[in-house]
Amino acid sequence: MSSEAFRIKLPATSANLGPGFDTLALALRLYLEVEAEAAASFSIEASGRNQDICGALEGNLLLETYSKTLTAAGRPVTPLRLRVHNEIPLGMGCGSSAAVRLAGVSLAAHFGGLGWDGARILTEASRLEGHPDNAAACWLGGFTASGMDESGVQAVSFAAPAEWRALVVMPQKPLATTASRAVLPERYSRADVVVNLQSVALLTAAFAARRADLLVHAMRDRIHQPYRAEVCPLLPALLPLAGQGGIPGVALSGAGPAVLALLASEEDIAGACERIREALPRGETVEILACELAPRRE
Ligand SMILES: Nc1ncnc2c1ncn2[C@@H]1O[C@H](COP(=O)(O)OP(=O)(O)OP(=O)(O)O)[C@@H](O)[C@H]1O
Ligand SMILES: N[C@@H](CCO)C(=O)O
Repeated sequence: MSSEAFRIKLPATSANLGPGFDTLALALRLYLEVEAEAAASFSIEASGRNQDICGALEGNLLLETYSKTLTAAGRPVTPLRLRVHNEIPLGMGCGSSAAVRLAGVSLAAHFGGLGWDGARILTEASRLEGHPDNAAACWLGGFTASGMDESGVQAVSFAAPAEWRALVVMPQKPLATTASRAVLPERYSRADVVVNLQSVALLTAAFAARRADLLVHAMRDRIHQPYRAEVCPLLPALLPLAGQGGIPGVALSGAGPAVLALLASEEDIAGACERIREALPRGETVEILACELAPRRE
C-alpha cells in the first residue's frame, strides 16, 4: 500500500472511426486530470466540464471503479482527497467512461499497492468497459488498434499525423453507450462484414501512410452506424459531407451521439465548421470542438 500522492492525466478518445467497431480509436487533446492523496474521508474538488457528475460523492464512476477494484483485490479502500479537472464531454462518444475507469483502476493500483503494470491496468479497465478500443487509445495515445480475450488486451498504437485535426460535433443531449449498443443487431451479412474488413485495413494504412485522401473510402461502415442513425440524428445529416471540400472523413464518434470529422490541416477548420452548420437539421443546436490529435504516450 502507498500513502504517496498520485496524479494522472488521460486523453479523450474517439472510437470506431467508422469501420473499426470495438477495435480502432484515436486519442484527442482534451484531458481528464486527477490528483489524489490519502485522507480521513473522501472528498472531490471538481473543475471543468460536468462538475456536478465529476464532483459527486454518490454514484461516481471514478470512486466506484476505485473501490470495486480494491475490494476485488482484497485490499482496504483508503479514503482519498481528490482534485478532478475534466475537459472530456460526458456521454457524447469521447471516451469519458474509459478515461475515468482507467483513472479509478490506476488509483486502486497505486493506493492499494497492487503492483500492476500498465498492461494489467489497461486490461482491468477494458473489462469494466466491455471493449478495449477507447481504453487502449486513452492509455497509449495516438491511433490505436486493440483486441481483448481471456488473456487480456493486446493493443498497438502509433502516432497519428500531427497536422490532422478532429472536429467533434455534439448535440445538446448525451446518449449512454449502453443505449447505443442496444440498437445493434446480433448478425451481419458476409457482404457487410467484408466492407468493414476492407475499410479497417485501409483506414489503418491511411493513418500510417498519412493519406487523408483515403479516409472517405476507408471510413465506410456497415456494422454499427446504419443502426445508430436513429438514436444519433446528427450522423445522417453530416455523413454526406465526407470527401467534400476540406472534410476527408466523417464517422460517429464512439457510440455517439457526437459526430467526428477528420480534417487534413488546421486551415480547414473554419470552412469545415461552416459546412457542418449548413448541413445540420433545422433548429439543431450543436457545440463543435476543434481538437488536435493526442500524441503516443512515451
Ligand atoms: N469524470 C467522470 N466522473 C464521473 N463519472 C464519469 C466521468 N466521466 C464519465 N463518467 C460516467 O460515464 C458516463 C458516460 O459513459 P458512456 O460510456 O455512456 O459514454 P462515453 O464514455 O462518454 O462515450 P463513448 O463510450 O461512446 O466514447 C457518464 O454519464 C458518467 O456516469
Ligand atoms: N466501440 C464502442 C465505443 C463506445 O464506448 C461502441 O461503439 O459501442
